[in-house]
Amino acid sequence: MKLSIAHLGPAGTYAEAAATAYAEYLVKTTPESLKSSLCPYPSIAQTLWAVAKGEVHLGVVPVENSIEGSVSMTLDTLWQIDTLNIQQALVLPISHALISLASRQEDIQVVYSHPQALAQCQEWLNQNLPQVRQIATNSTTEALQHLDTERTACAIASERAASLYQLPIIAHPINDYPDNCTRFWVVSLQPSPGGNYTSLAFSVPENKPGVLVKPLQLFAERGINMSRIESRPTKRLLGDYLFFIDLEANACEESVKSALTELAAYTKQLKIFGSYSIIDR
Ligand SMILES: O=C(O)C(=O)Cc1ccccc1
Repeated sequence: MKLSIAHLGPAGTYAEAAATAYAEYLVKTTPESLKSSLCPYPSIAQTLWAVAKGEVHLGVVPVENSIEGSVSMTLDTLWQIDTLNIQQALVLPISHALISLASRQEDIQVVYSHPQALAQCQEWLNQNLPQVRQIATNSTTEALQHLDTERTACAIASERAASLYQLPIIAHPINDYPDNCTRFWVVSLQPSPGGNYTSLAFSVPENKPGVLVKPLQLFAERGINMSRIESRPTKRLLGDYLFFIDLEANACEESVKSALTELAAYTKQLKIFGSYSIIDR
């Protein structure tokens, strides 16, 4: 049997690199050396919906960057879909290159990339291409196939992407912080396998002082460490938020189970995305 893995495309994205790393991990760690095929999708939302609709077995999506923080599209879509479970987390180093067919850097008028990549190179762009218009794309590789007809444009993507599209690298690395890395989640409709991290999200019953105190206290009083908390607007009312939390704990542990049971009483909607482990590369 071959597994299909959805990721943000077209070919050469960081999400594809993460999906490839996960595919290699499956070959190494499954008794039957499970093989996979990669399936690119035009956006992060479409990647996640493809998994939810059963078009593919698994999906790999970026969730958090060490410089720019959470990838809102991933969090918002996961909340919306409701049926996906996290199987694994992967952390990948991210090193950006400036790619262009322009003969001289002075000729460049626009730079295309995923908003996270543009943000991760903000200082470099301010210093080196201050007059250049920045245009956000769905992925770092979306604009690469058009660069041969747009000689005054450049794109920010990986060195691997440049070689895949046979395009020249003008500068590398251009990310403002050298230790730039991104965490990806592997999701599917299967139950989570368990592991030392648990991710969940909830909405609160009313917007009043202290609504977050009780939920957070449940974890604190059991000695459960929270490794991330992120708020996202519910999109219904201004000032109304969802809270996304990562715990350094396994939902199979009794203390975590009881915290999650009690948490349901203090939240309006509670979604547990699962317990999983991290592959660090
Ligand atoms: O566009 C890509 O290549 C992605 O996979 C999204 C992304 C963008 C920037 C850093 C990490 C992931």
